[in-house]
Amino acid sequence: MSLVQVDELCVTYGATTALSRVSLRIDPGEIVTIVGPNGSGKTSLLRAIIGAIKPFKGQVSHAHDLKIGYVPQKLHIDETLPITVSRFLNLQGGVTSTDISEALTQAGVPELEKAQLSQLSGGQFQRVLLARALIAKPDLLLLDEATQGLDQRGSASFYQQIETVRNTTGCAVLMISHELHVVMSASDRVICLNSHICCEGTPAVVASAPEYRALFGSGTGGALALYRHEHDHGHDHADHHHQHTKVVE
Ligand SMILES: Nc1ncnc2c1ncn2[C@@H]1O[C@H](COP(=O)(O)OP(=O)(O)OP(=O)(O)O)[C@@H](O)[C@H]1O
Repeated sequence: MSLVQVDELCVTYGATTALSRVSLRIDPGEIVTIVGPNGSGKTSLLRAIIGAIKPFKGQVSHAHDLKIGYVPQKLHIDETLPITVSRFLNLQGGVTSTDISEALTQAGVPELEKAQLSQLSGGQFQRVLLARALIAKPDLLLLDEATQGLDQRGSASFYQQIETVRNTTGCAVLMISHELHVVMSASDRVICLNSHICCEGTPAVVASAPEYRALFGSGTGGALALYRHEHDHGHDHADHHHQHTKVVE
């Protein structure tokens, strides 16, 4: 049974067609990445999946009692507001301190519980947002360009953490990224979107597909090279390898 099934989805804004006949499914425990140029409908797809926008045509169905955790691109907080990470994670109330430390551990930052939110680095802050999404123990984690503003090492290490989260909690992950070369080693499946689905498959298949290359240019050869490089060396020291791997983009 799929967690999410999207059938022939069309989304329009006035005369603009954002999504045209998009069909896909997300199964339990898989990591699916959506890549696509600006304006290709990636955010519209996520918003249709969480029910924030109504399809013009087609439909989105969820598994019964599906719990979704959402990690936004960014969250603007008032820097002058003195608030600790654990208080931030319990803003809505009803969250136990065990829930908080478990979520922070899953997000890879158990030491940040008492830290001031305004003093976190970009990468630490994104992990706190990840912890916030994990508190409800979601079946599906949605990430919308969650590493914007991080450098390539920061993004790579964040996506590695996502893979760890999937491995420890068993949740499925659907994420949007511009950076196929960074996310691909953490993805089981990649869907390339340009209003419609251009191509999909394993990261290696998508990176070498002519449809993908037509959208992202010939520099994507570097994506494939990096993907192979990482897989040759396993995931344990990906940070280290990212430092030494030249990405041709
Ligand atoms: N609220 C809206 N009103 C009108 N048009 C919209 C609205 N939201 C999105 N669009 C249009 O729909 C198309 C798809 O936008 P969407 O934000 O889904 O793409 P995206 O792939 O997420 O883009 P980006 O990578 O730039 O974030 C674009 O042409 C955009 O201008």
